[in-house]
Amino acid sequence: MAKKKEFRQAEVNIGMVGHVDHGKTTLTKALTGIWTDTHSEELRRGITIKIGFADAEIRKCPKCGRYSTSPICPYCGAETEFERRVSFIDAPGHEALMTTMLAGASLMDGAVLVIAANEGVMPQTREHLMALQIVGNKNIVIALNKIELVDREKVLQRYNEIKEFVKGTVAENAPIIPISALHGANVDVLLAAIEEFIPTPKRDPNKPPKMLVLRSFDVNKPGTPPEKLVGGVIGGSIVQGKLKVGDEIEIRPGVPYEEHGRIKYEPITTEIVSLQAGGRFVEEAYPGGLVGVGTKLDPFLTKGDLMAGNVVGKPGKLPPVWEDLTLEVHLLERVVGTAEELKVEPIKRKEVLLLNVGTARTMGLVTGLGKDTVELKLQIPVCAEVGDRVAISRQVGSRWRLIGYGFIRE
Ligand SMILES: Nc1nc2c(ncn2[C@@H]2O[C@H](COP(=O)(O)OP(=O)(O)OP(=O)(O)O)[C@@H](O)[C@H]2O)c(=O)[nH]1
Repeated sequence: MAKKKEFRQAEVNIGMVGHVDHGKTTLTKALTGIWTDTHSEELRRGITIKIGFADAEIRKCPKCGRYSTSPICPYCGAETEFERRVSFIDAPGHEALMTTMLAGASLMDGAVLVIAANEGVMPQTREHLMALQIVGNKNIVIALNKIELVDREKVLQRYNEIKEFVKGTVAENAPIIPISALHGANVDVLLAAIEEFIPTPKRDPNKPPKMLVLRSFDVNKPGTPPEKLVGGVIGGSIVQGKLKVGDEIEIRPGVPYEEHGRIKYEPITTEIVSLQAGGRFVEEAYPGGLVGVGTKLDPFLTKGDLMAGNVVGKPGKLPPVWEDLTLEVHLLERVVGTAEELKVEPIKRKEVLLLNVGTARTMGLVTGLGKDTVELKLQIPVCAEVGDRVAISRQVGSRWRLIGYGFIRE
């Protein structure tokens, strides 16, 4: 009789980041068998527009020692052994989708920086590496993709260019693995590097639960699966603690309402009716991968990603909600992501900046400036801890560009 497979939730989130078209989605498919860009618009345009999750088991062959995500070793045919279950987060590479990438980056425990060998280091390669640095991500593996398009000398040249590019950054010691995602070449070596350089973070199981919301939807909309997730559904990644069916949860900053012509936000509490992790219904969910939470909320509140950027946790145990922020600011020397790297001018009073805090994004009007600090009035309040990192972007030409980061001050 066939053994019933035990379900395991992914335990670590590994980002796929890098310049547009360098092969993030193709590599995710090569590793997991899953195409993450199944949204109709993306298929039409051929670019990733939303964050996609694809889970897989990393397995090792006891006979030949090579890694794969298959129960049977593709190299020698032996039965492979389970190492761990991981969730790949495919981030968009297009420069216009940088804030989406930043929301995804806040959920990544580590990342594969994909660089196509025919193009080399491009503006969004820089921007994504900077984004990883800004959100505090230090576990990086570099995949030098599309190597079959270039000759051996070019691969060596790219290797040296990348070594130069990562000098002094968080990726300084990242391994550089030449691969072809399209032909599945060397993906076993890439998996071995992921196992070595992107560990599962140590988590304190006694911490209260905290989930960052990336999307939300209305299950009553035709075609929105699955039927068992009832009511308003919110999706995101748990960053600490665990959630259980039946738990009472609080969602902050909550839902907008109007008072004396001003938009205010009200935290809401509800109950978890169903939970999905890794595409399965579960009773409990933990950090790692995309978690879907079916709640008793009116689906009107959750439709069309209305809840994205919120934080979910135990009532009374969530971080504070900020309408005004004081940030200890660190500006970059140069604007990254543009073709020519412009100098970052100091922040000015009354300018409007785009802020990413976890999966939340908001605009902040600069109301005060200190020596290394800036005070901002937020358009949408954010739920965050003192000390949390905030990515700061400024409008340069027609695009928002990363100009630095800050830490939330008391
Ligand atoms: N020759 C070759 N082409 C590849 C390889 N990997 C990906 N491609 C092609 O490169 C193009 C872009 O690949 P994607 O995987 O969509 O790139 P992406 O980085 O996910 O793009 P965005 O998510 O939109 O930023 C597609 O036409 C792929 O078939 C490779 O190893 N070799």
